[in-house]
Amino acid sequence: MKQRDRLRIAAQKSGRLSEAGRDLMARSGLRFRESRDRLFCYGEVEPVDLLLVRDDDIPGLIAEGVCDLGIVGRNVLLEQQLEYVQRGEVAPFQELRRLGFGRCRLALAVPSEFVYQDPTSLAGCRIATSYPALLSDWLRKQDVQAEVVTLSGSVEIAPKLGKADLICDLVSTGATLAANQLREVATLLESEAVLAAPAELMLDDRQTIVDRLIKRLDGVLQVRDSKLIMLQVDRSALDQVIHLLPAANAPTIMAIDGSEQAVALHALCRGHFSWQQLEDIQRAGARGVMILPVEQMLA
Ligand SMILES: Nc1ncnc2c1ncn2[C@@H]1O[C@H](COP(=O)(O)OP(=O)(O)OP(=O)(O)O)[C@@H](O)[C@H]1O
Ligand SMILES: O=P(O)(O)OC[C@H]1O[C@H](OP(=O)(O)OP(=O)(O)O)[C@H](O)[C@@H]1O
Ligand SMILES: [Mg+2]
Repeated sequence: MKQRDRLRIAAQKSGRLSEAGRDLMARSGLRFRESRDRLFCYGEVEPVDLLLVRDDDIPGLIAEGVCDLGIVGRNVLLEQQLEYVQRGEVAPFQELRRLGFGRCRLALAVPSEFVYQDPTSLAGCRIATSYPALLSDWLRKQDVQAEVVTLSGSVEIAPKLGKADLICDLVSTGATLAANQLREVATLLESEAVLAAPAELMLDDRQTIVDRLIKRLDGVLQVRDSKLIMLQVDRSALDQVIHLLPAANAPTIMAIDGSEQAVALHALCRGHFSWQQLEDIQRAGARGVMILPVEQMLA
């Protein structure tokens, strides 16, 4: 692989993963000199540049060594990984981190008149999809013989056009399926945006940059759903209040000047606090309860 001293990240130019991907990179301290219609954005703070491309091209760019990291849907990454596997090769890229946005699922959906009981109901059927490798792999594992009809888009319309008996496509809200009178019957894959990287370590300075970026990214991902709770409570009620904190890391308990029985508590909690939870915490004896967003964190 060519030696380079700057890292290149590939991200979707415009689409469902663009905005959240940009936000994640900004939170990880990356700034780019960019213009929306340009493909290459120069990194201003770190030696990290950005390539804006079609999402389908991202695994290939990593495979060719043109890019060192990519933000792409697991559905796209796995589909292209399976293409290698089905040729008897090992994919030169891998999923490094799940990123928690772009959540959707790859699912089978049938027209209302289709009688589906289990995967064997699909024997001999034609299934339209943009994910032929993922679908064939699933069918093989279910030991079902069916015909895979590959379409690059508008898959939901295929049954109406007589091109297929059912479909296998991405679903999020289910609105597109409902609009096409299709019923979801099986999930093949739960997907979200992921950070993709080469399967092998890089042999130059880029690996050091990747390692540093991953640490930052982990910090961002960790605090994204976290809140800091601060409160005061008498020692006698402390255990009960701690018990009510949602997924708290070991809380910090501090003495309060001039008070024998009251202590201050700080704790990092995962997830969202409902009003009900806060009222329960107050009822258990907590005073001056404050919930603060967490901006950054280094473990
Ligand atoms: N309805 C959805 N809800 C949430 N995430 C989705 C949905 N549909 C797709 N995704 C995720 O977002 C990714 C990008 O979807 P998008 O529709 O922007 O791709 P595209 O049309 O192939 O774009 P490109 O022009 O880059 O090829 C998908 O691969 C998938 O991981
Ligand atoms: O369950 P839903 O929330 O309705 O989402 C599912 C739809 O979203 C995606 O298409 P998209 O809207 O990106 O259009 P495209 O496939 O034409 O790009 C996907 O291919 C489905 O058609
Ligand atoms: Mg695409």
